[in-house]
Amino acid sequence: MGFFLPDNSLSNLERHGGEGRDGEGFLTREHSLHLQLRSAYPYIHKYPFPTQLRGCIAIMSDDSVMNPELVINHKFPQVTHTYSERDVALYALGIGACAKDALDDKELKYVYHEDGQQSIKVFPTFAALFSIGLTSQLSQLPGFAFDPRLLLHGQQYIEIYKPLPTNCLMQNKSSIVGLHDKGKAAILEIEVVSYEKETGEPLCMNRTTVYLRGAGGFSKSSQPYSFTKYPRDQTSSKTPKTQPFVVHEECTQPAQALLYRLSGDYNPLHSDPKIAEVAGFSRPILHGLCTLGFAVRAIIKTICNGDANLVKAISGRFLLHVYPGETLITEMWLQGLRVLYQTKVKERNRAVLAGFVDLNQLRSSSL
Ligand SMILES: CCCCCCC[C@@H](O)CC(=O)SCCNC(=O)CCNC(=O)[C@H](O)C(C)(C)COP(=O)(O)OP(=O)(O)OC[C@H]1O[C@@H](n2cnc3c(N)ncnc32)[C@H](O)[C@@H]1OP(=O)(O)O
Repeated sequence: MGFFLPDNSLSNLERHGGEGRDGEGFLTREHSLHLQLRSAYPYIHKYPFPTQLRGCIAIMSDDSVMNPELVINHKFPQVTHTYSERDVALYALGIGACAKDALDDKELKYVYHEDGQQSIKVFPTFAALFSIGLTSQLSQLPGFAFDPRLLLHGQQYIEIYKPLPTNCLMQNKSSIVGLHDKGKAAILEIEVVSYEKETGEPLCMNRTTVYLRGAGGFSKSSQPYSFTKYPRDQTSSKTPKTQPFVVHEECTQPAQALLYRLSGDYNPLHSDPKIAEVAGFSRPILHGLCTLGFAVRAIIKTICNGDANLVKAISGRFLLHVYPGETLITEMWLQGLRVLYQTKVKERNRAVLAGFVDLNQLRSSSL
């Protein structure tokens, strides 16, 4: 299992000659992980070894190597989750709602209820937060070895079964639905189905894919381990080569990640310059789900005429990191009731996110 060592641990290891039970040194293993990462990810030019690892090193010892069967058979306990109107409004601000125009008539309803409206509306991407609580459980998953600093969000798939209420007490059922050995990385897929606690009615489902750099190589390279409950291409889409139907451009704020984290994802990768550097970035990066929120908000604003209830399912693959303060350009294509989209960072002209949003119906007023 990957874990954080206390400050004095490195000297303890040195006292033991850095030896693991199989005769291979702990430090040698860490060193080889370091070399592996450097060759797979050249941008991790500053991955520190070994002195800067004091206080936050992930060690793979014999009793903590990846055991895929243990991982996929793990049963998460059911948990309750509650949120209020305040969480909903804070989330909307975190994904940039009303940032350009505080009185935006398509967005104000997601942060404030105007006269005659009983409660504020909820963006469908808010549902993704219901899976974030599992992050802390990942490091306790039996048989699961990874360095939390090298974790990246790979993909997110969300299905909405009914409009999300403004306040809710819900029950979350979580399970592991995929584990893949990609050599230089491991990919883990987790599904969370959320039910309204009082009625038992299903509200939404999240499938979260995490990409764990340096955690692969746990199976024979001739036959890499791969387990999935669903066909892999179910959530994938190809970005068309044709001219987009709509293009939406919007700046993120330099403090975007600091604001977004208050919605519940406190991963220091998004706020701590030292952790960001260890992870291979020049500074803290934006949460993938914040970028997804910006992209889906652009679709709701332009194609759904501001009506979030039209959204049925959302899929996104994170292709590259985004730095807070960068400008996001979201290109959209309509294919029946499916909106294909791609988000690029203007300053670097690189695609950072791609996927689709499925709608219940189209609003002629916005087309
Ligand atoms: C439980 C709740 C947990 C929630 C945790 C969320 C915590 C958050 O705080 C964390 C974050 O928000 S991190 C920020 C958002 N994410 C990112 O910035 C990642 C951007 N993507 C990348 O850098 C690369 O695509 C990268 C590095 C991901 C992959 O690049 P490469 O290593 O170059 O991959 P490549 O060689 O092209 O492909 C190897 C195999 O992996 C598959 N793959 C690639 N990108 C993937 C992705 N994004 N998601 C899923 N799978 C992916 C490829 O298909 C390939 O597999 P195969 O060989 O079978 O085709």
